[in-house]
Amino acid sequence: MSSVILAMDQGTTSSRAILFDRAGSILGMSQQEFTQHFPDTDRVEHDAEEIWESQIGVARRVLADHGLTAADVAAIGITNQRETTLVWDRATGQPIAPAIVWQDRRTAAKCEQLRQAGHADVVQKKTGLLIDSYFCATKIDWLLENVPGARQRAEAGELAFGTIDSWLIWKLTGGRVHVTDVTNASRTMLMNIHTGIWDTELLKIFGVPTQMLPEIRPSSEVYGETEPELFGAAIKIGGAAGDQQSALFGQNCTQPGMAKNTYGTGCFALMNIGDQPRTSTCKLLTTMACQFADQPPSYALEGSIFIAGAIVQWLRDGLGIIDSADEIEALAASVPDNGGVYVVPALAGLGAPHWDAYARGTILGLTRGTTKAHIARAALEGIAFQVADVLDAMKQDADVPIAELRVDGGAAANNLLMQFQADILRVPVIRPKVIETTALGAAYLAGLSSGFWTGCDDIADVWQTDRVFEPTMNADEAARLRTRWSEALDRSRDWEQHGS
Ligand SMILES: Nc1ncnc2c1ncn2[C@@H]1O[C@H](COP(=O)(O)OP(=O)(O)O)[C@@H](O)[C@H]1O
Ligand SMILES: O=P(O)(O)OC[C@H](O)CO
Repeated sequence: MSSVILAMDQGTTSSRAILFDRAGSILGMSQQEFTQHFPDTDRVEHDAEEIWESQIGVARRVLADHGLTAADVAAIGITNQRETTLVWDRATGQPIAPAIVWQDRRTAAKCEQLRQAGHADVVQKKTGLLIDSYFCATKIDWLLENVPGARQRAEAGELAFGTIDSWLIWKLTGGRVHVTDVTNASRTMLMNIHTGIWDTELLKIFGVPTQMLPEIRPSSEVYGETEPELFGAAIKIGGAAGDQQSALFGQNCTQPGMAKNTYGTGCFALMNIGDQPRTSTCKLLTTMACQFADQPPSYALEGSIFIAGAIVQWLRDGLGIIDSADEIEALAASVPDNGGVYVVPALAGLGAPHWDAYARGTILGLTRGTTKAHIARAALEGIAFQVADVLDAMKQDADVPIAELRVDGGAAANNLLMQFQADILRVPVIRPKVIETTALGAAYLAGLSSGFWTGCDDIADVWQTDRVFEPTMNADEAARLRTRWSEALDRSRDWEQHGS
């Protein structure tokens, strides 16, 4: 009998393969970083073949390391960096160009034109998204415009578009299956989130031929089987979801009002809002949550923050005041408070809910008494303040209180950051035992469709608390700090000269 689920977690900087047993515990993990290409200041690209090689490599390695074969794997679940856009030739399987990564801003001017042409409202109503180069639509258009002959070939049905889930499923099935799951489709800016299908009006606005699109499927469903030679025998592919929606599910946030925040390079806060999409009035995104076959869709509000753990990397690599990310906690804890210092981590502008591409990183309140410890502490606080701003917007949009925040991601290991987050949010912050919730979500999706787990009750038992951070700071002090943060944020805004 199969004993494990194999989760493939294809992230922005690395590919990981994680084995989960029936108790939802991690049996083993293999990880490989891959190359980031920055061909220009506003461009970020990945080599799709390198993504594939690294992903299949870690999957094979983790099985071999544990003496397991294909017969031991009940199903594969896929979770992926979202929005990263790839177009390949259906006949040869060759990408026509490098994948354009979600962080790539080459289509910013095109997005500005589309907003000026008055498309913002219809796009937000249909997709829940704000027109931005973050999403796939303008990236596909860019490829069709800039790769010679691509538009004609796409119109002739010779080319396929996919996000990374589609690409991996295509490769795993030897080019037999061209699908995407609904959570990934909801990040393309081409799917109508009310109907769950590609939208003709949007395809026209963005100039994307329907012939190149994958079929949209639920997140938990058997899409097909792997080519036998990849693992020695075929394995079912039992589900896929974008990494943030996968983490929402992995955190068991299955009821409206339940929210999670992932503290990685950036932060992605998502809140389940149930079966009705809501258009945000606070500049949040409305997105699809994981969907099961034969069940109605459910939705989430999302706030994407571009720089979070990355500010810690900058303190390490840019300023050299720490040698490794985990050193920041002890340094920050060596002072009792921020000493009046505020760090606004707007190194790449501000994402939700402020959306200011021209904001820049700012350090305020320096005195002769300021030390690197104050800056370290203020940097961690800057992460938490941004998350609090997003959660305030969520409460307002969804009109429900947030009872607790579930957390994951690399920087969630930082106890000082988690305590400060609870203090300023005024709600408990809960860190689960399995911090790899993104992969766990994908494992759940595949485990449920393949019968490895029988129902959501099984998986509710799997989720367990590691630590709860209760708010302990006095409420007046928390309010005072947030007011000062807002003032610091105002000073960071609109700094970069427009057009530069
Ligand atoms: N103890 C820590 N305190 C604060 N930040 C940390 C800590 N450990 C890791 N980080 C930050 O977390 C990020 C890595 O988290 P991870 O979830 O692996 O990110 P991603 O999936 O975006 O690559 C890095 O930006 C790193 O600086
Ligand atoms: O790969 P990550 O963890 O940085 O996540 C990237 C997000 O999916 C982008 O929307």
